[in-house]
Amino acid sequence: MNRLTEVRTWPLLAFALLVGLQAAVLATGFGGHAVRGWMTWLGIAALALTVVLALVVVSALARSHARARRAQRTLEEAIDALPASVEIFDDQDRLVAFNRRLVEIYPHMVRAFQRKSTFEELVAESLARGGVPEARGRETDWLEERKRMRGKQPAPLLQRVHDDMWLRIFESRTPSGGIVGVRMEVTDLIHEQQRLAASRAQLKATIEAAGNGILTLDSGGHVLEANPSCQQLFGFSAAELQGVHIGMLFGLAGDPVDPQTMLGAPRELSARHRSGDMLALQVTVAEVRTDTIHLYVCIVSDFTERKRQEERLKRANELLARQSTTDGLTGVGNRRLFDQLLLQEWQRGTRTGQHLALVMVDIDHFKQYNDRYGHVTGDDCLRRVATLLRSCVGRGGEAVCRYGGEEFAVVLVDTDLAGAQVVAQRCLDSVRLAAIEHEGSPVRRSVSLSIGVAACVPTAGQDPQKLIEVADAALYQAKAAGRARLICQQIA
Ligand SMILES: Nc1nc2c(ncn2[C@@H]2O[C@H](COP(=O)(O)OP(=O)(O)OP(=O)(O)O)[C@@H](O)[C@H]2O)c(=O)[nH]1
Repeated sequence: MNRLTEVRTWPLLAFALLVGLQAAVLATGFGGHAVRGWMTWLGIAALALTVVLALVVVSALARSHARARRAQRTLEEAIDALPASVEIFDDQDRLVAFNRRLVEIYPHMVRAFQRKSTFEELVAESLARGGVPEARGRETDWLEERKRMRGKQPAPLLQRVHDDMWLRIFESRTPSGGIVGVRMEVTDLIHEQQRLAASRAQLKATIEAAGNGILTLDSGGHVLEANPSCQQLFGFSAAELQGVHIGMLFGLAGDPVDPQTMLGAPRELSARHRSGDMLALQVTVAEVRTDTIHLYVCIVSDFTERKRQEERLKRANELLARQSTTDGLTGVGNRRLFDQLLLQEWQRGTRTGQHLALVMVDIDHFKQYNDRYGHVTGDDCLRRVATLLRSCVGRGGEAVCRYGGEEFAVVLVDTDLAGAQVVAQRCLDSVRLAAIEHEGSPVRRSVSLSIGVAACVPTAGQDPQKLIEVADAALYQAKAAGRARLICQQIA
């Protein structure tokens, strides 16, 4: 800190000596010889006393001034040690004191500081050296504006100097009309703010460009912000979405939607577009919690189209699977389904110990039928018989399959021979009652069936083929016995 004043003690000492001397002269100038003698001694004593007193006073003053100088030096050192610069201008706006930090900030200005230049002179010199980047190219206007606002700024000034140093400048008026300025370097803070602003801008750009919808929710689940993808997804503008509770967007199932309970793994939720169209969405919620902030970020992926395609594909696959196991002419199961069904139920029977029965059905004299009515009517007859058989078999008739030509097979699960016989008889009766004309049949004038029935409890060592063989043999016997009948055969 540069010195403001210097205490001088020699005038006091001179004054004391003069007073003593005058007293002596006065004492010798008045009175008689004797008096003069006494007065001379008295004057000399007074002078001595004055000198002693003066010395005491001067010494006390010197000590006091020494203390004051020490205090001032301590103060100056403390101000010099401050991390901020301090500058003191008098009422003429001349720089009368400053600390070391000011010189460190403006090393090239040290001579101007020592000259006790005015604020205007100092700023003009700094501008001339290009020390204030924001003023470059408009130095005069900038200086005028700076002078106009000198000491009147409602808030501290933020100023960039030397291209990469940022200062926060505080200016206050003193009661005597001067100005005290304090400059704090805030370069690190500004750089941090700039980094923060850059990363915020980057995040904002990412969110805005994201293909997924991104919603920011407050701690209560109300929308704070929605990105453009969200607007496209729901058909509502960001302003319309603002403040809306998340439950209004996703709560279609009627369940209360709370972001806290949605944290973690993605969830599949339904929603409705503004147009009323249903949306299939995958929603992931993450929580942001600091000392002062509590919000949720909600990422929404639209898989409505994918789900539609999946459903179309599923239906197509189901159709394909049905077609691959369905007889194209009659609509009942085909031979492949029969083989699968028999094996599957056989294996299940080996585990459960339940009976499994097989009913083999053959239309009598179907060759004659074709010969008489033609193949198209023959096909029609096959369809009618298949429909009648299905109606006779419980459980939706899924177990009726076309075994080949005019032959059908019915797999009856958990059914013993007696139960299978009931079903077989129902088939015979059903076709008889349908009275499908068959003029060429030697049996009767309508279509009839021959049926062979076999049943057993499947065992692991046996082959389901055995059941087919026995049922087929029974069918053969029924044919041999005159047709239009059923024969049952239990397998041991
Ligand atoms: N219309 C039509 N006829 C078929 C079809 N599949 C097989 N057939 C006919 O069914 C007839 C079966 O004749 P056969 O095996 O001799 O038996 P059947 O005449 O019924 O005599 P039995 O079985 O001994 O009573 C053949 O004439 C085949 O052409 C079909 O899909 N449509």
